[in-house]
Amino acid sequence: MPVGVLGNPKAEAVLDRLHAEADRQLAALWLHYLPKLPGLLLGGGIAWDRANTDFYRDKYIPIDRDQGEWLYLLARSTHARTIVEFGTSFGISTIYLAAAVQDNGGGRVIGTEIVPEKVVQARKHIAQAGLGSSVEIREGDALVTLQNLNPAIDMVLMDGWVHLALDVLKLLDPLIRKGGIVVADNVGTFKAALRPYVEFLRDPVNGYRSTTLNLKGGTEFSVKIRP
Ligand SMILES: C[S@@+](CC[C@H](N)C(=O)[O-])C[C@H]1O[C@@H](n2cnc3c(N)ncnc32)[C@H](O)[C@@H]1O
Repeated sequence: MPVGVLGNPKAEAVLDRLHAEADRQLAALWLHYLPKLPGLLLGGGIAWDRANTDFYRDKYIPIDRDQGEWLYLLARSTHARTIVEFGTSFGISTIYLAAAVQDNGGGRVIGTEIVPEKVVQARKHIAQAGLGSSVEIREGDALVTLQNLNPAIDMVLMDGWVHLALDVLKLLDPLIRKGGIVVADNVGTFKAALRPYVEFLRDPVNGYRSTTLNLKGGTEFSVKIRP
């Protein structure tokens, strides 16, 4: 009998439901992005527009299933026990990461989300997946909520508003262990807004090696190579 990548039917059932709910929002997202499509097709990506924040308040905008399964396997292969997530939304990515932490023998995913209603829903979904004891969701602005973390961070998922990615990385950088991993979603879609983030990771003085993977059109995968 085949099993899912997570080998966790309870978590996978919740993920199936949440991904389906997210998929139902795709038409609204496409309509929203339609005027920005020429920039995307010309390779420049979609410009980040802070005024859009209200539109996204009830939107899942999650990582894709293949990204989630890859993140789960990545966390398993590196025995990640401490994972930090910028941008929890309704908890989809958190569930993939927490399943890995639990299967690695225990630890913690520290997620952060600025929209209070999303925090309530994310906690509910994570509990339904049976992963509540491996997750702490911090409500508020990541630049504040992620200030008092302890080293060493094994893995980071950057999936909050893109114009903050570099600031969040600089906040977490001193706590990320040598060999630690940083993954950022959307570097293809929001190319210009994430350029400073990618440039920071590609500059050898900052101590990372980094490449863009063709997952969801551009997922930045970075490894810290110095303590
Ligand atoms: C793309 S969604 C995250 C999707 C989630 N990682 C998943 O795969 O299900 C980005 C989320 O980041 C949150 N966010 C944006 N700015 C934030 C900030 N400064 N601090 C914390 N969360 C923030 C948004 O409210 C939104 O829910």
